[in-house]
Amino acid sequence: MASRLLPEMPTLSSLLSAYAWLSTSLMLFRTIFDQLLSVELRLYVLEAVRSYWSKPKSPKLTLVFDEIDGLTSNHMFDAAEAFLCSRINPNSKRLRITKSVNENNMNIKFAESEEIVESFDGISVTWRYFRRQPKNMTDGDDAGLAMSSSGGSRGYFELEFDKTHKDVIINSYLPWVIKTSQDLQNEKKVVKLSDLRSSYADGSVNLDHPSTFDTLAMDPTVKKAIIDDLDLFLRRREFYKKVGKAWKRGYLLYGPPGTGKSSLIAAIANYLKFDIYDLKLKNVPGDSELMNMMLATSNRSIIVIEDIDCSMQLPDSESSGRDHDTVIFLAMISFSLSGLLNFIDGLWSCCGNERIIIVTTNHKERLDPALLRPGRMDVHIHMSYLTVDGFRTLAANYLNINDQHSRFREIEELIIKCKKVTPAEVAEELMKSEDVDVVLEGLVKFLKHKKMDNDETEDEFNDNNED
Ligand SMILES: Nc1ncnc2c1ncn2[C@@H]1O[C@H](COP(=O)(O)OP(=O)(O)OP(=O)(O)O)[C@@H](O)[C@H]1O
Repeated sequence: MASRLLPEMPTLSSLLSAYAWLSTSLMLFRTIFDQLLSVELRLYVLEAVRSYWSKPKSPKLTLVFDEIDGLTSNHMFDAAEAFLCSRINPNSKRLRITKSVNENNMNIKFAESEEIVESFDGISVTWRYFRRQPKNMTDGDDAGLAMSSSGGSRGYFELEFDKTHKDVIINSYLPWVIKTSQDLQNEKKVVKLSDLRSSYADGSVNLDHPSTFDTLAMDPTVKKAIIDDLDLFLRRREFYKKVGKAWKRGYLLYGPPGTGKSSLIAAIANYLKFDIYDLKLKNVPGDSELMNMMLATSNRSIIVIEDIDCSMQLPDSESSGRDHDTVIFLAMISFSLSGLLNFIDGLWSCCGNERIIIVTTNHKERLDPALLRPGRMDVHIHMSYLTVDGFRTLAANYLNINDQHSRFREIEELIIKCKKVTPAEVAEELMKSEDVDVVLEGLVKFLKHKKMDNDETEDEFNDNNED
């Protein structure tokens, strides 16, 4: 029983016969090597074998990414940290957990004595994380300025790979690490809303507007065209450079109140993860102040001028007969249309990249054509009254009804007959109860009333015109 558990041992005779076979083979190889190869060739082979063994095997190169570079943080360290968060091995034994007050979620990070090995284009690279006391701390000196909160020690990453791949790692792998980290940070980014009312962005709050392209009730083809246009804009950094244009795009959103202009702005910001700067022209004392505000905004942002026709008295394109009050008002403000246009597409517009300017109005016809031309407002989007498709989107969002309901046909007919019912009005009705049948009953009543009101207004309008 015990002997069955022991591994089989080679016998003495089998060992002797293996030895005899090996020495015979070596002698045969030596004879062939000596007799068949010329002296030069033998020397060459011997030299090649010697240099192969004497050469150090694939020397390694280690790149170090310090958390702090001088007195500032090292962007490469941040990029590596964000990148490695996405590479954390499920078998890791130690992880760091961080969270700042403003963050909603915890960050799970790579900890000391952990190692991540990954392959890039067939090249194996190893990442390690360490911490060290800064020199001036160990010397008993004052800790200096840019110190991390963990008792003064600073982190750093090491990246190790075969030295022969140095160029690929520096020219391809590291740029890819930076790009991947930017994409990851972008996904987690919380969109901010700032009120631009002085030379500096005056504090900001998180934009918690839940509007997305999925929740927007609007014509699906228009929606798709907007998304495609935004995607194209983002992809075209090199194109804008090549044609010598500032990398920015202007959108004009026009339509009646309550058709979703503000919701569309929030949806665009949430889609692009761009911060929003709300520019209230009424609060801008003059052109130079406007330029200062512009300088305070960051790249990858949306500058919004809502209700531009109410914000400032733009010179009316058909205003030969401008009234006395308007003339006085125009004389009083130093802020001018040319200032605004310079801000949108003049030299000042180039002091930032990846900018979107969105202007909204309820009355497109009141705006000066100079403001509307391509290059200033590149895309004009009409936010229309509610359509049947739009109602389906609202019903799915508010009531969780994704297919047919017995009342839909009646409601859709009423929406078509009403002509002028806004998504905001219907959204309001859909929130009135948790009971779907009660809500739809109420909506039918509301639409019937609305239709009667609209018909009466139309009749009055026709009567007045006939008179
Ligand atoms: N197209 C839409 N899709 C989904 N919800 C909408 C839409 N339009 C309006 N709403 C709802 O109505 C509310 C008001 O709409 P919103 O402020 O976006 O309209 P607006 O066109 O900007 O109005 P205003 O011109 O008065 O500023 C939104 O919070 C949203 O709930």
